[in-house]
Amino acid sequence: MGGRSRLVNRAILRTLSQHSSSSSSSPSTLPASGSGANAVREEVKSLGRAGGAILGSAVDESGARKAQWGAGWVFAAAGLVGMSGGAVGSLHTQAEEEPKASIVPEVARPASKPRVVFVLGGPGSGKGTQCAKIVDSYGFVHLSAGDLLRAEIKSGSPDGTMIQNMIKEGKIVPSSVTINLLKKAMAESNTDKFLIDGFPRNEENRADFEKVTGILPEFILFFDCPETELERRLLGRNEGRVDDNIETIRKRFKVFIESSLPVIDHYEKIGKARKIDATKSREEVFNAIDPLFRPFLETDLQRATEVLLKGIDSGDLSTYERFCDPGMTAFEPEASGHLVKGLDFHRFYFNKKVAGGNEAENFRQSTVTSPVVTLLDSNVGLVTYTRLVQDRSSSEVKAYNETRLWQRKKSALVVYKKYLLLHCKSLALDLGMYQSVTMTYNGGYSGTNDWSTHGKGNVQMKEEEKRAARECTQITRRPPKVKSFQFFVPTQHLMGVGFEPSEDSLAKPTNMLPAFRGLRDIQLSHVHQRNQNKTRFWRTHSSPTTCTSRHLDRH
Ligand SMILES: Nc1ncnc2c1ncn2[C@@H]1O[C@H](COP(=O)(O)OP(=O)(O)OP(=O)(O)O)[C@@H](O)[C@H]1O
Ligand SMILES: O=c1ccn([C@@H]2O[C@H](COP(=O)(O)O)[C@@H](O)[C@H]2O)c(=O)[nH]1
Repeated sequence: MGGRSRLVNRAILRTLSQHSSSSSSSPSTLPASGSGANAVREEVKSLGRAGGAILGSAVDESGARKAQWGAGWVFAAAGLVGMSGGAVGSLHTQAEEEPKASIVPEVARPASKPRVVFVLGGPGSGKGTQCAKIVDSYGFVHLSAGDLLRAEIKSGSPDGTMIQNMIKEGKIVPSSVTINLLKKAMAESNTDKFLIDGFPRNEENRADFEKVTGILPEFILFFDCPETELERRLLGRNEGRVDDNIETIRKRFKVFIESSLPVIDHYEKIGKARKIDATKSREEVFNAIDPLFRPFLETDLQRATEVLLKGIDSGDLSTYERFCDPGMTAFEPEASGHLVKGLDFHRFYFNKKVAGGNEAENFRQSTVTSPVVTLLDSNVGLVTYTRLVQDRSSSEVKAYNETRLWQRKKSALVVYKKYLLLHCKSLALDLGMYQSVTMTYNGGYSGTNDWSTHGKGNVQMKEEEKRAARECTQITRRPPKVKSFQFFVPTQHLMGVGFEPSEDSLAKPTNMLPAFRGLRDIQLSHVHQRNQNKTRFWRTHSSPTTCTSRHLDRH
């Protein structure tokens, strides 16, 4: 890897370790117990590590929050509907450079087991180069075993001379030394997502790491590249490394073939190796890697949503404010379908403690069911789910369909939220219902499946439609040039983003699709809905300023 980015990486690690202890301000409001709010803050902290990509600041001893890293995914809270004023800009904009320290949650140790990806390949195959890109896009912490060893030499450690000699000879340093360095770096870091680059280099490394840490990698990346190309790259690297000379390079190749390839074979056998053609350009290599990391992001977004809900349940306004953009827009059931902008409306509920109520009376608990995460592009993710809310003060369980749109920014979290109260007490979601949605970026929509022509009147769902409904969201079509794609969304999820199939919404132009209205470049062109008993078709058109729906047919 380029020495410069490695230095940056080490600087980040140092910063993280300096700020790993945190303190929190007291919750501003208490609809629930104070202990609940404390529990949320603990989870926010743990998310900071568990989803370190998402939460990007630390709180120092004095309680002053510090903006901290330049790397990784951090999501911005921004009201997309209110975005026309330019608060957020296009979905495709890059993340902001500077975090807004005031709204970023603190970070601390994670509750969850680290998720590790080993990055392997011959010397010079581009491991470090790609790790820097993955860090940028997915918020992993990059730990290069070679860098850690070189830093150990510089630190004047008693092992320094031994390590120096091994590196000069292209030999593999004893496992105990490297594993200790890795463990220390992981413990000092503020995330649970690690790219471990250039390790394990032999079977002993692999077995000992598993034994000592109990960690198995999620998968390994194997950068496949012929020696001629590796040699060309290493001789042109110019980073002043003692081992970038032809003699040591050849020794390293030999060690790689004899000792490291068997490790890759091992992971291949257990289905964990992801082979990448490393001869391609840097961009092409990254494009091949990119999809492998998206699931991490989906997990992080789901976790972030869950922590946010805990914050809401326990009345932890400070957590809520850190996650939400001050200009956030929402459709709240309490606002009778009207759009509310900003946080004031929401703050009110944090103060709504039951008068004289005890802890039990103020306790609420949310359970997220059927979560679906859809990454609209590398900066925007949609989390849809049904939220079951239990309240000790009544026997009712309420069900809400919620959608939260998260945008990647370097300040904080949630962009947009919308939910619709479905039922009280008994929950009767019809999972057989589904909708086909075409989203079009930058206008330019052209043709898609039109359920009103081939599905009309037919109450039997095709097998593939049922599967699409079950799997919730499937992107089925994404032409390479027209930025338009179609996906199926079960009604329950689409309702969450503003589609309300009520009589009212049929009768007049409605605010049906406000979620998309604010997305400057997205128009929702068609919405069709059908279930097994009734078939309903609506054609819906939204533009940045208008939104109408027309009932086409109904059985
Ligand atoms: N896809 C690529 N095409 C051409 N050159 C590349 C590519 N990827 C990386 N390089 C260049 O090749 C050299 C080696 O890359 P890099 O340092 O990332 O490899 P590495 O696998 O981390 O090496 P090592 O194992 O020795 O640390 C660097 O000068 C880098 O800029
Ligand atoms: O796990 C490891 C990683 C590295 N080494 C030694 O360091 C050099 C350089 O490693 P790079 O990954 O190319 O930076 C390598 O040739 C080994 O001598 C190691 O022993 N164990």
